[in-house]
Amino acid sequence: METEKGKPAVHKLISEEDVAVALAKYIADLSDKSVKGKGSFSVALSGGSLIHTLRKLLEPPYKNTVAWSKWFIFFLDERVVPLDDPDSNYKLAYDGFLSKIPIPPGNVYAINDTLSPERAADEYEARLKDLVKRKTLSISVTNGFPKLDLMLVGMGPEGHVASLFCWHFQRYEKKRWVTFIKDSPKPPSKRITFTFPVINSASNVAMVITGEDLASAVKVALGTHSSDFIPLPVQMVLPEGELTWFLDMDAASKL
Ligand SMILES: O=C1O[C@H](COP(=O)(O)O)[C@@H](O)[C@H](O)[C@H]1O
Repeated sequence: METEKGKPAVHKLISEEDVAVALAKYIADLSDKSVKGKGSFSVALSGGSLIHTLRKLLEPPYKNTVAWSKWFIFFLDERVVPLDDPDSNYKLAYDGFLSKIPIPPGNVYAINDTLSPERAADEYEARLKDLVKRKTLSISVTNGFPKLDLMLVGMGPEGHVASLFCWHFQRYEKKRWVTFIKDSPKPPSKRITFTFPVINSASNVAMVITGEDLASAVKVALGTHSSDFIPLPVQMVLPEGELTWFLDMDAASKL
Protein backbone atom coordinates (compact mmCIF):
# COMPACT_ATOMS: atom_id res chain seq x y z
CA MET A 1 0.00 0.00 0.00
CA GLU A 2 1.44 3.39 -1.09
CA THR A 3 1.30 6.09 1.59
CA GLU A 4 2.05 9.78 1.61
CA LYS A 5 5.49 10.35 3.22
CA GLY A 6 5.12 10.62 6.98
CA LYS A 7 1.48 9.50 6.95
CA PRO A 8 0.48 6.16 8.44
CA ALA A 9 -1.05 3.43 6.33
CA VAL A 10 -4.51 2.77 7.75
CA HIS A 11 -6.16 -0.56 6.96
CA LYS A 12 -9.86 -0.44 7.83
CA LEU A 13 -11.03 -4.03 7.75
CA ILE A 14 -14.41 -5.51 8.44
CA SER A 15 -13.88 -7.96 11.26
CA GLU A 16 -11.24 -8.93 13.80
CA GLU A 17 -10.79 -12.09 11.69
CA ASP A 18 -9.89 -9.90 8.69
CA VAL A 19 -7.41 -7.97 10.86
CA ALA A 20 -5.81 -11.28 11.90
CA VAL A 21 -5.48 -12.34 8.24
CA ALA A 22 -4.00 -9.01 7.10
CA LEU A 23 -1.67 -8.83 10.10
CA ALA A 24 -0.25 -12.30 9.45
CA LYS A 25 0.62 -11.39 5.85
CA TYR A 26 2.14 -8.05 6.91
CA ILE A 27 4.32 -9.71 9.56
CA ALA A 28 5.37 -12.62 7.32
CA ASP A 29 6.36 -10.18 4.53
CA LEU A 30 8.40 -8.04 6.93
CA SER A 31 10.07 -11.12 8.38
CA ASP A 32 10.96 -12.36 4.91
CA LYS A 33 12.42 -9.01 3.87
CA SER A 34 14.39 -8.61 7.09
CA VAL A 35 15.79 -12.17 7.14
CA LYS A 36 16.81 -11.90 3.47
CA GLY A 37 18.39 -8.50 4.08
CA LYS A 38 20.26 -8.99 7.36
CA GLY A 39 19.62 -12.52 8.58
CA SER A 40 17.32 -11.77 11.53
CA PHE A 41 13.98 -10.27 12.55
CA SER A 42 13.45 -8.53 15.90
CA VAL A 43 9.89 -8.18 17.14
CA ALA A 44 8.44 -6.58 20.28
CA LEU A 45 5.10 -7.97 21.42
CA SER A 46 2.39 -6.21 23.39
CA GLY A 47 0.17 -8.28 25.65
CA GLY A 48 -3.62 -8.21 25.70
CA SER A 49 -5.78 -8.99 22.69
CA LEU A 50 -2.84 -8.70 20.26
CA ILE A 51 -1.67 -12.23 21.03
CA HIS A 52 -4.96 -13.78 19.90
CA THR A 53 -4.87 -11.64 16.74
CA LEU A 54 -1.51 -13.26 15.81
CA ARG A 55 -3.23 -16.64 15.42
CA LYS A 56 -3.13 -16.74 11.59
CA LEU A 57 0.66 -16.92 11.71
CA LEU A 58 0.21 -20.32 13.35
CA GLU A 59 -1.56 -21.67 10.27
CA PRO A 60 -0.36 -22.61 6.77
CA PRO A 61 1.29 -21.18 4.79
CA TYR A 62 3.06 -19.09 7.45
CA LYS A 63 3.61 -21.75 10.09
CA ASN A 64 5.92 -23.64 7.74
CA THR A 65 7.39 -20.83 5.67
CA VAL A 66 8.34 -18.08 8.15
CA ALA A 67 12.02 -18.22 9.19
CA TRP A 68 11.15 -18.59 12.89
CA SER A 69 14.70 -19.53 13.85
CA LYS A 70 15.83 -16.02 12.87
CA TRP A 71 13.29 -14.24 15.09
CA PHE A 72 14.19 -12.39 18.29
CA ILE A 73 11.28 -11.67 20.60
CA PHE A 74 11.03 -8.81 23.09
CA PHE A 75 8.21 -7.50 25.25
CA LEU A 76 7.02 -3.96 24.67
CA ASP A 77 5.79 -4.00 28.24
CA GLU A 78 5.55 -6.57 30.97
CA ARG A 79 3.79 -6.92 34.26
CA VAL A 80 6.23 -7.50 37.13
CA VAL A 81 4.75 -10.82 38.22
CA PRO A 82 6.13 -14.37 37.99
CA LEU A 83 6.42 -15.55 34.38
CA ASP A 84 3.83 -18.27 35.08
CA ASP A 85 1.30 -15.84 36.59
CA PRO A 86 -1.94 -15.42 34.60
CA ASP A 87 -1.19 -11.65 34.44
CA SER A 88 2.20 -12.15 32.77
CA ASN A 89 2.43 -10.94 29.17
CA TYR A 90 5.16 -13.55 28.63
CA LYS A 91 2.80 -16.33 29.75
CA LEU A 92 0.05 -15.01 27.50
CA ALA A 93 2.43 -14.85 24.53
CA TYR A 94 4.02 -18.22 25.33
CA ASP A 95 0.73 -20.09 25.73
CA GLY A 96 -1.00 -18.46 22.76
CA PHE A 97 1.84 -18.02 20.27
CA LEU A 98 5.47 -18.70 21.17
CA SER A 99 4.99 -22.32 22.31
CA LYS A 100 3.47 -23.16 18.91
CA ILE A 101 6.35 -22.02 16.68
CA PRO A 102 10.04 -23.01 16.60
CA ILE A 103 11.66 -19.79 17.81
CA PRO A 104 14.84 -20.80 19.71
CA PRO A 105 14.08 -20.29 23.45
CA GLY A 106 17.32 -18.29 23.77
CA ASN A 107 15.91 -15.74 21.30
CA VAL A 108 12.93 -14.92 23.56
CA TYR A 109 13.75 -12.11 25.99
CA ALA A 110 11.42 -12.41 28.97
CA ILE A 111 11.97 -10.11 31.95
CA ASN A 112 13.79 -11.31 35.06
CA ASP A 113 10.73 -11.91 37.26
CA THR A 114 12.71 -12.14 40.50
CA LEU A 115 13.56 -8.42 40.50
CA SER A 116 11.77 -5.26 41.65
CA PRO A 117 10.24 -3.10 38.87
CA GLU A 118 13.20 -0.67 39.03
CA ARG A 119 15.79 -3.43 38.77
CA ALA A 120 13.82 -5.42 36.19
CA ALA A 121 13.71 -2.32 33.95
CA ASP A 122 17.45 -1.70 34.44
CA GLU A 123 18.24 -5.33 33.73
CA TYR A 124 16.08 -5.45 30.58
CA GLU A 125 17.68 -2.23 29.32
CA ALA A 126 21.16 -3.66 30.01
CA ARG A 127 20.29 -6.78 28.02
CA LEU A 128 19.14 -4.65 25.07
CA LYS A 129 22.41 -2.69 25.27
CA ASP A 130 24.38 -5.92 25.25
CA LEU A 131 22.47 -7.14 22.19
CA VAL A 132 23.30 -3.86 20.44
CA LYS A 133 26.97 -4.32 21.36
CA ARG A 134 26.88 -7.84 19.94
CA LYS A 135 25.13 -6.49 16.80
CA THR A 136 22.05 -8.69 17.31
CA LEU A 137 20.07 -5.44 17.45
CA SER A 138 20.84 -2.38 15.39
CA ILE A 139 20.78 1.20 16.53
CA SER A 140 19.03 4.26 15.17
CA VAL A 141 21.63 6.49 13.51
CA THR A 142 19.46 9.52 14.27
CA ASN A 143 19.17 9.11 18.05
CA GLY A 144 21.20 6.14 19.33
CA PHE A 145 18.17 4.18 20.56
CA PRO A 146 17.80 0.50 19.59
CA LYS A 147 16.06 -0.04 16.30
CA LEU A 148 13.82 -3.09 16.35
CA ASP A 149 12.39 -4.35 13.08
CA LEU A 150 8.79 -4.44 14.30
CA MET A 151 6.76 -3.23 17.27
CA LEU A 152 3.31 -4.82 17.56
CA VAL A 153 1.32 -2.32 19.58
CA GLY A 154 -2.09 -2.74 21.21
CA MET A 155 -4.05 0.02 22.91
CA GLY A 156 -6.34 0.43 25.91
CA PRO A 157 -9.70 2.24 25.67
CA GLU A 158 -8.22 5.42 27.22
CA GLY A 159 -5.38 5.47 24.68
CA HIS A 160 -2.55 3.83 26.61
CA VAL A 161 0.05 1.87 24.65
CA ALA A 162 2.60 -0.54 26.16
CA SER A 163 2.51 0.52 29.86
CA LEU A 164 2.64 4.23 29.01
CA PHE A 165 -0.47 5.74 30.54
CA CYS A 166 -2.16 9.14 30.29
CA TRP A 167 -1.37 10.77 33.60
CA HIS A 168 2.02 9.19 34.18
CA PHE A 169 5.37 10.89 33.57
CA GLN A 170 6.95 7.72 32.10
CA ARG A 171 5.47 8.65 28.76
CA TYR A 172 7.71 11.73 28.59
CA GLU A 173 10.90 9.76 29.30
CA LYS A 174 13.62 10.86 26.88
CA LYS A 175 16.78 8.99 27.98
CA ARG A 176 15.85 5.55 29.31
CA TRP A 177 15.22 2.62 26.97
CA VAL A 178 13.11 0.76 29.51
CA THR A 179 11.32 2.30 32.46
CA PHE A 180 8.99 1.10 35.22
CA ILE A 181 5.68 2.03 36.80
CA LYS A 182 4.44 1.00 40.25
CA ASP A 183 0.96 2.52 40.18
CA SER A 184 -0.49 1.44 36.86
CA PRO A 185 -4.15 2.48 36.62
CA LYS A 186 -4.78 -0.90 35.00
CA PRO A 187 -3.87 -3.84 37.22
CA PRO A 188 -1.41 -5.27 37.94
CA SER A 189 0.19 -2.10 39.27
CA LYS A 190 3.88 -3.00 38.80
CA ARG A 191 5.13 -3.02 35.26
CA ILE A 192 8.10 -2.28 33.05
CA THR A 193 7.79 -0.76 29.59
CA PHE A 194 9.73 0.36 26.54
CA THR A 195 9.86 4.14 26.38
CA PHE A 196 8.60 6.20 23.46
CA PRO A 197 12.12 6.87 22.09
CA VAL A 198 12.55 3.09 21.71
CA ILE A 199 9.08 2.51 20.28
CA ASN A 200 9.56 5.39 17.85
CA SER A 201 12.99 4.25 16.69
CA ALA A 202 11.58 1.02 15.24
CA SER A 203 11.70 0.35 11.50
CA ASN A 204 8.04 -0.64 11.58
CA VAL A 205 5.25 -0.07 14.08
CA ALA A 206 1.89 -1.82 13.70
CA MET A 207 -1.07 -0.55 15.71
CA VAL A 208 -3.42 -3.52 16.07
CA ILE A 209 -6.77 -2.21 17.24
CA THR A 210 -10.06 -4.08 17.35
CA GLY A 211 -13.33 -3.56 19.22
CA GLU A 212 -15.85 -0.80 19.75
CA ASP A 213 -14.44 0.21 23.15
CA LEU A 214 -11.36 1.55 21.35
CA ALA A 215 -13.26 3.68 18.81
CA SER A 216 -13.07 6.97 20.77
CA ALA A 217 -9.30 6.79 21.22
CA VAL A 218 -8.91 5.86 17.54
CA LYS A 219 -10.95 8.94 16.65
CA VAL A 220 -8.63 11.13 18.73
CA ALA A 221 -5.54 9.55 17.17
CA LEU A 222 -6.68 9.44 13.54
CA GLY A 223 -9.81 11.56 13.21
CA THR A 224 -9.93 14.91 11.45
CA HIS A 225 -10.54 16.69 14.75
CA SER A 226 -7.79 14.90 16.61
CA SER A 227 -6.57 16.98 19.52
CA ASP A 228 -2.94 17.48 20.42
CA PHE A 229 -3.62 19.69 23.45
CA ILE A 230 -2.57 16.96 25.89
CA PRO A 231 -1.90 14.05 23.56
CA LEU A 232 -3.04 10.59 24.49
CA PRO A 233 -0.15 8.12 24.69
CA VAL A 234 -1.32 6.59 21.41
CA GLN A 235 -0.80 9.97 19.71
CA MET A 236 2.85 9.83 20.73
CA VAL A 237 3.45 6.79 18.52
CA LEU A 238 5.32 8.63 15.75
CA PRO A 239 8.01 6.28 14.47
CA GLU A 240 10.93 7.24 12.27
CA GLY A 241 10.04 4.09 10.32
CA GLU A 242 6.71 3.00 8.85
CA LEU A 243 3.51 3.22 10.89
CA THR A 244 0.63 0.92 9.90
CA TRP A 245 -2.77 0.75 11.56
CA PHE A 246 -4.95 -2.35 11.43
CA LEU A 247 -8.53 -1.54 12.49
CA ASP A 248 -11.71 -3.56 12.44
CA MET A 249 -15.04 -1.94 11.63
CA ASP A 250 -15.91 -1.46 15.32
CA ALA A 251 -12.64 0.29 16.17
CA ALA A 252 -12.98 2.49 13.05
CA SER A 253 -16.66 3.27 13.70
CA LYS A 254 -16.08 6.88 14.84
CA LEU A 255 -13.74 7.88 12.02
O1 LIG B 1 -2.13 -3.84 29.99
C1 LIG B 1 -1.95 -3.90 28.79
O2 LIG B 1 -2.89 -3.38 27.95
C2 LIG B 1 -2.64 -3.11 26.57
C3 LIG B 1 -3.97 -3.22 25.84
O3 LIG B 1 -4.49 -4.52 26.07
P1 LIG B 1 -5.84 -5.04 25.40
O4 LIG B 1 -6.21 -6.28 26.16
O5 LIG B 1 -6.86 -3.95 25.56
O6 LIG B 1 -5.54 -5.36 23.97
C4 LIG B 1 -1.57 -4.01 26.00
O7 LIG B 1 -1.23 -3.57 24.71
C5 LIG B 1 -0.37 -4.04 26.92
O8 LIG B 1 0.68 -4.81 26.39
C6 LIG B 1 -0.80 -4.65 28.23
O9 LIG B 1 0.25 -4.79 29.18
